[in-house]
Amino acid sequence: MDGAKIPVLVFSGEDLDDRKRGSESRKLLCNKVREACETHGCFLLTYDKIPTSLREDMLVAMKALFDLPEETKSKYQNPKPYRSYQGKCPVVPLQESFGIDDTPRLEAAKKFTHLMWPQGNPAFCEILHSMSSKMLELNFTILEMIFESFGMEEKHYDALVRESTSVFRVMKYKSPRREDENLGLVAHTDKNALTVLCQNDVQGLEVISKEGHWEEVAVPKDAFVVIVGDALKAWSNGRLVAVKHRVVMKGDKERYSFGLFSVPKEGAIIEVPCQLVDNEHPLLYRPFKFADYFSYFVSNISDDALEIYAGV
Ligand SMILES: O=C(O)CCC(=O)C(=O)O
Ligand SMILES: [Fe+2]
Repeated sequence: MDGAKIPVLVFSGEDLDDRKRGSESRKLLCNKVREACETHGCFLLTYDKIPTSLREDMLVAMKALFDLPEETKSKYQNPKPYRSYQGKCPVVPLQESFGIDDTPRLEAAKKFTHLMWPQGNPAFCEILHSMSSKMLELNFTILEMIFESFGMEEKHYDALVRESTSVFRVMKYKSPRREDENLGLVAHTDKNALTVLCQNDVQGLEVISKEGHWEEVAVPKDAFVVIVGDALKAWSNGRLVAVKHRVVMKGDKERYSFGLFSVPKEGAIIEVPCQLVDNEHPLLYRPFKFADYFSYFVSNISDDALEIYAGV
């Protein structure tokens, strides 16, 4: 199997300075982001505003979370899909995960921490809150760069940025006992707008190429992986690719990853801006409520859910 040629972009604090909006270097960077999302549906990113020490703290904190007794972890139940604690799921037996809503809001981070550590664990709460806040900010920054590159005015930011909330997912993958049981996470596209992921030094992420081959993504140490989801693909009239990805485990080390998913809020409508429709790009998706699409997906899990639900 070949490694994927996923672009590696570098954001320095300076490029992101608001005063740089409209500058040539900022335009170039926004175009690189858009091109990566058009060609690959994902990119790798080094970003100096999230300290390496915080990433390391997060990985240590997650290990402590997954080391809690099964009965404590199972207390985290959330009626929304893909949130509750999942372990020993027959479809993904190597994976354990939590999906926590709105952790950049301190109260939400506190509530989750209290459920897991009723005696208190302020250090965990602080790391969870701080990391997810920084990753949400990065997520929105990337979305804004994409809009800027398409020449969109700010009003188009509504459904994907202003009316957006977030889910922070933390994941642990066991090493496989047998080579034919090495699937860590089944192939899928993310349904939300944009995902920013981070992992320990155990590789395993794979993306599908345009030709339909699975390719390993070699994530450099300290890099983030940015993935386009269905909501952003639909908004862009199909110009950005919601890349299919999966996790395949090898070797004898455990893999830990965490991701910040920006999710359009209940009621937010995804609508293709008229600037993205022309003769070469006929309208592909009708306006739809993101929450309705998500419910549709959950009850009719299919690779073509977006096309079936919102395709014109
Ligand atoms: O663990 C990873 O690197 C990928 C996780 C993922 O794709 C997801 O949670 O949607
Ligand atoms: Fe994913």
